[in-house]
Amino acid sequence: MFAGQKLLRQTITLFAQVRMVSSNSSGFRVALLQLTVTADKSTNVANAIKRVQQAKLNGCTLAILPECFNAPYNTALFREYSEVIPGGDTCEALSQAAKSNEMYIVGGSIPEICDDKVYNTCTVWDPNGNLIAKHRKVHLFDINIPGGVCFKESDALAAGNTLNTFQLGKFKIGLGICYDIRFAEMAAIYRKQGCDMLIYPSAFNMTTGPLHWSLLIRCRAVDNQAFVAVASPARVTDSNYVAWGHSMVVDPWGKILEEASEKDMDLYVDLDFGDREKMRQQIPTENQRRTDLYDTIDVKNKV
Ligand SMILES: NC(=O)CC(=O)C(=O)O
Repeated sequence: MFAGQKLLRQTITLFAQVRMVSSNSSGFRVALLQLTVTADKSTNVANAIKRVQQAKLNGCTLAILPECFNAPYNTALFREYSEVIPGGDTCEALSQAAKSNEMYIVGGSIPEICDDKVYNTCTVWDPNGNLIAKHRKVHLFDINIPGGVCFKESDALAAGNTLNTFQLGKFKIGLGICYDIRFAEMAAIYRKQGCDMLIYPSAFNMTTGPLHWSLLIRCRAVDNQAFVAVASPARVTDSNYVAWGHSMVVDPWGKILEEASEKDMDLYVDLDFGDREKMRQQIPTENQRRTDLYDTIDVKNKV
């Protein structure tokens, strides 16, 4: 075979693979990987890659990892565990895993170092192993409950300054990280930008988890008539920051499609976006805003 023919065949094969996972149908299967995060970065990354492979074997197109999946969620340790994006070891492993499994990966979040500042950053990889989106946590998580959870991300991290989306086939997906979910305006902007789904790698705790976790996830789904997927680390009771677990996928009606327990486990969930369109027609809130009575978000200035 001539070199030119070989190249053409490789290009066609590659195109077919990407089309297959991008899918033209009304949905895809998503995996939420609720991993146990340890103090050992290479163990965490190796575990994540193994779980991505399992998700592939279970027919998933997209795998979502939790917030801070490669390092303990600890303000004192972010800088020590940080790496450059792209190019660091974690990104290399995620890129390879996306390529070898021909999957999209929302790489939870990792501590990122850039110009001596540290960010809490989510990366998104396409089935060719390309970095197609990057979201730096926009709202930093500060909580001070006397005698309870005290955590101040704003002392250790710099905040991101952009909202970020990516395209999975014909579906548009908006990105946030954990605390970002509390800010309804951000999700509303994504809705106005045409997002069908919102994804938040997260790590709520034993105070906010029981009261706010499913409430916020379901609210963002109903407010925006969009699917919402939120992946948490598994609960480790003797760690510095005890994660709530309960990774979850909610549909545009606010119905919980699947919810994990607090344990180390994965969810595989089929999403049918045809239902989202039906719901948007049945309850047309988007066209019924009373802009004569209240201000709405000026999306043009925020994109
Ligand atoms: N981890 C977070 O950013 C947020 C959180 O735990 C909460 O809002 O509760």
